[in-house]
Amino acid sequence: MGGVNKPGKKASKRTPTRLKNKIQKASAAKQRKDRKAAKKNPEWVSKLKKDPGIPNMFPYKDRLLAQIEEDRVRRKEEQIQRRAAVKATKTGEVADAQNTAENAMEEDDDSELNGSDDEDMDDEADDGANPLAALLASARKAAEKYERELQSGSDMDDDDDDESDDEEAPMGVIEVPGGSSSRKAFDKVFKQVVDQADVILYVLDARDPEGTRSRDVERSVRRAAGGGKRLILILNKVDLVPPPVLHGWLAHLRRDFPTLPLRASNPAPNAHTFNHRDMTVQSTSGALFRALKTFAASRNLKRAISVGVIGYPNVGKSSVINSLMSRLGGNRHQHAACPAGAEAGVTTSIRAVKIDSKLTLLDSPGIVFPSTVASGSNTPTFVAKNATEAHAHLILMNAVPPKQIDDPIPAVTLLLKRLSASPVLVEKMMKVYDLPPLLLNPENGDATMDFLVQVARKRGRLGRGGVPNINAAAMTVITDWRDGRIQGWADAPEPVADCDKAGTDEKAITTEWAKEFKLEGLWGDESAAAVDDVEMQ
Ligand SMILES: Nc1nc2c(ncn2[C@@H]2O[C@H](COP(=O)(O)OP(=O)(O)OP(=O)(O)O)[C@@H](O)[C@H]2O)c(=O)[nH]1
Repeated sequence: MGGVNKPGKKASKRTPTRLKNKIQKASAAKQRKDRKAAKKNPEWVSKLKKDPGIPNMFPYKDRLLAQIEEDRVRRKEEQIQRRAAVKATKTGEVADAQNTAENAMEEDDDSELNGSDDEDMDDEADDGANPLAALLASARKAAEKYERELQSGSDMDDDDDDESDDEEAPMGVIEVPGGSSSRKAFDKVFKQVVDQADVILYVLDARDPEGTRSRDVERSVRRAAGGGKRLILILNKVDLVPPPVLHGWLAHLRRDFPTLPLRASNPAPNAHTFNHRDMTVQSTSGALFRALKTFAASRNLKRAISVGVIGYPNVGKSSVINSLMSRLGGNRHQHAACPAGAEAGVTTSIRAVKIDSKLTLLDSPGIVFPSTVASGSNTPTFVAKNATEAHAHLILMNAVPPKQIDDPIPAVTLLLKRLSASPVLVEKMMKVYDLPPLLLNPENGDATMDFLVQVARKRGRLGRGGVPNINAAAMTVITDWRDGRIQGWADAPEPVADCDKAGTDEKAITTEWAKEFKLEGLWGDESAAAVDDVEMQ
């Protein structure tokens, strides 16, 4: 190459040794580099099972997995039937369709065992060689057991000795985030709070009071201790709903139980709040505190009255306790207040705090878990169509800690679906992200991806090369929903329509109990009538 040929002599076609060595060296270096990259590259992991996104804390994860698996098998069978039908139509051998389907199924099984099907990793191989088959079998068993328990309604009450006591088993339909052990722990705290308390504050989220309420819980409290316990509904986070909505709910709930509006804590930064005249954290918690003191004084017992707080995850139970404790003045700092947090599942154990000789506060709230299961005795406001929607519902109820949300997208779909019932709320949500109007399809929520791509761009949730990170955008939306930056609420049922539904029992309860707490004249009616509908932010 670089040599100088003698005049008249042809240049050699032989590759010079120097170039040969250079090529060999480059090739070896490339191979080394590829080997190194292959070691680092986790592509081989992608053959592993994709987690369907159900948190370990979720109750009956097994049951959901079994449902998912059933869906998968059904879908696969349908696909095979379809393929067979197409094949049969093409060849005109309709009679052979069945055989073709069977063959296709066998082929499919083979390909899965060979690892050629990424999506469906586990197959219910009869040979037992596949460990996932055993897992599925156990999931099915667990699901069947759950169904049986559901029928008998005995699963929440069985942590102690009274399994046979049907009266005391109202919680059979309540689903609890957490495996069976954590569920038992939560149930135990809940039961302790109800057992020990004379007065139970049942905290509801003002944005969706019926959605965060369980009639079974109310019945069980009313029945407990021969009807000697008192239950007050606390309508918390009133700052997140407009005054007319609050007014409607107060009127509605008071048909069943005495109800007090509350702002237990200040809103999260940038939350959209409404100005309810005189309803500050200080004043509302002061009213509640005075009501409890009045009740304690009226009972004139030798012992102190115990006050317990119960409610769904994230409705503000710990904040209610903290707001009451903050009234202890000097004593407050002697007690580490209840941990409160935007994430669900912050509270786990029980503690009693003496406020004075007449009043004790149980500072560990009892968590009531939302149900997505339709049942005779408990009528949830939302019945999920499938496991994905059930999980999405729990996410929107803030019952799933963010770290355990594997797939936030269905929750955004559900949120858009719900908000789409009110064009005003959709418009407000679009303003939060400064997005142009979005065409929502209330039927299938197929605007989700469009919406999330836009949110990702606006909020800088972008991956490599500026690709919108849809999951991160969805988590942003869920957090904004939880913290009240996205507005949304349920309206109270029309007063005229079910005005007479409250039985005489309920009316008597509300009147009598309200007297004991001297609730007449406290907020609600007058202030709600006089509130100015001014949005603060
Ligand atoms: N805007 C507003 N936010 C509130 C109010 N009360 C509580 N919050 C917020 O709601 C979130 C949940 O409050 P917590 O008191 O931890 O709720 P919890 O029911 O004890 O939650 P768990 O322990 O998960 O069951 C927190 O971010 C609070 O700041 C309120 O009156 N208004």
